[in-house]
Amino acid sequence: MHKTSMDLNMATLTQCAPEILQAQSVVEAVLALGSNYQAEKYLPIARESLAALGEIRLSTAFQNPDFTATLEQPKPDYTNQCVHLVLNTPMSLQQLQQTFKTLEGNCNRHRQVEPNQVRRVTMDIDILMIKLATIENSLSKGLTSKSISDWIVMANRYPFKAHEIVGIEELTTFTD
Ligand SMILES: Nc1ncnc2c1ncn2[C@@H]1O[C@H](COP(=O)(O)OP(=O)(O)OP(=O)(O)O)[C@@H](O)[C@H]1O
Ligand SMILES: Nc1nc2c(c(=O)[nH]1)N=C(CO)CN2
Repeated sequence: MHKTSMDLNMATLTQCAPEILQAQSVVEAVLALGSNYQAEKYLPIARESLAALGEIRLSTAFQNPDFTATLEQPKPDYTNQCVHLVLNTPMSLQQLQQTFKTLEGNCNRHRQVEPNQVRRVTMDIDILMIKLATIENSLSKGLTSKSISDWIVMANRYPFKAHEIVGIEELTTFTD
């Protein structure tokens, strides 16, 4: 059995606000998919669209209670799945966010809801962590082993939710 790792070292994780990363070139991302409406239909559509952008690896999809549900306001369960995406073509974080918004739209997601109405989320794609392209300069060219940029955690998604941690851990180490 061979163990491979996604190269995630919790000790070296850097947190960063997405606003200041908008123009940065992203090469890899860990995503959290969530659906509380017809997940069996929309998760495969989202996975297929993501696979067209690059190489993907998937965590197990789990059904979880909505973490915003209360006894007074019950809400439908979510099905969640994490995805490790290595992009075929690097793109800016801004482009990536726009791309995922379009994919959510392709999954028939509508954002307008009546007040107090429980949201039907056909597909939510959240970026949990990204890896940036390393810029080769005269200093890095001289290095024998090129340093690979570490994972950057989206500060607005941190701390991760329990279901996200399960997915990330599954993607971090896997056997083949
Ligand atoms: N880490 C991130 N992942 C995905 N989108 C992000 C992230 N950080 C900022 N954004 C921006 O936030 C917006 C997400 O809007 P969206 O309507 O999906 O929010 P929401 O679904 O209501 O929030 P949540 O996903 O927290 O429930 C997008 O415009 C996107 O550009
Ligand atoms: N279990 C779970 N609960 C949620 C989720 C989600 O993805 N999973 N997403 C929400 C809004 O985006 C609200 N609540």
